[in-house]
Amino acid sequence: MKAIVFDLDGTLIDSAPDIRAAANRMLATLDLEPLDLPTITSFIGNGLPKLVERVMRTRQIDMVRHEELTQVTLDFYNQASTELTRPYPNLMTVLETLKNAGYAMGVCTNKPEAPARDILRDLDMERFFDVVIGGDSIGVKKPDPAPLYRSFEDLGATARLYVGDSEIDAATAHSAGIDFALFTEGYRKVPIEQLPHRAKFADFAALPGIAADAFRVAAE
Ligand SMILES: O=C(O)COP(=O)(O)O
Ligand SMILES: [Mg+2]
Repeated sequence: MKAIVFDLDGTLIDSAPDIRAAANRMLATLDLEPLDLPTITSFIGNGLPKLVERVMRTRQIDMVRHEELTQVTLDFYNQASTELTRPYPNLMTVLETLKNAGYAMGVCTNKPEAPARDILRDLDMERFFDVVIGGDSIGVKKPDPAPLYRSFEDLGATARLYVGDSEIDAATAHSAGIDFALFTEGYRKVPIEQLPHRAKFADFAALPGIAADAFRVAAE
């Protein structure tokens, strides 16, 4: 089975505005000033607990409150995770194309699994993905390769391609020894050249060609 696994935040969806709203609602409960979108976006990638820790540092909040404030932020996020969140251009038609081409597809994200599944359902993407592994699903997060291995294993993959937007995704794929396609329009913090990748694309319309090429080479 040829399988493609996707990262979620900054890859399938531009989710930073709703993550920002949840973090700012948490700050508002403490009468603290909100953070702007670029700042919040730069905090995305290592999962929600890490994002909340980074937010707390900007406002000198005592880390003894980390667990509590992570839960507060998650509660706000669960209430409104698709108000402002949108799929990237051309994604939906390309997912349809890939599904029809017979690829098995899954999601491997550091976002907690419950909101990840809510978002996929709300944006009518759930039907494309047979597997969803979140940051809290198996006890470890990317860049540990275990969630990625598990995603492909659960899909019954014999040939594998991972698609993501960040240095964390590139590092995960690299240490897992899995081909990586970099979506360049997400939340990456370092130049493209610094990230190991087999292919890169700025428009999802390019992905079916990249996948066909990656799996053809793998089969040779
Ligand atoms: O939740 C995060 O921090 C990042 O999520 P991602 O792995 O889907 O990019
Ligand atoms: Mg991402």
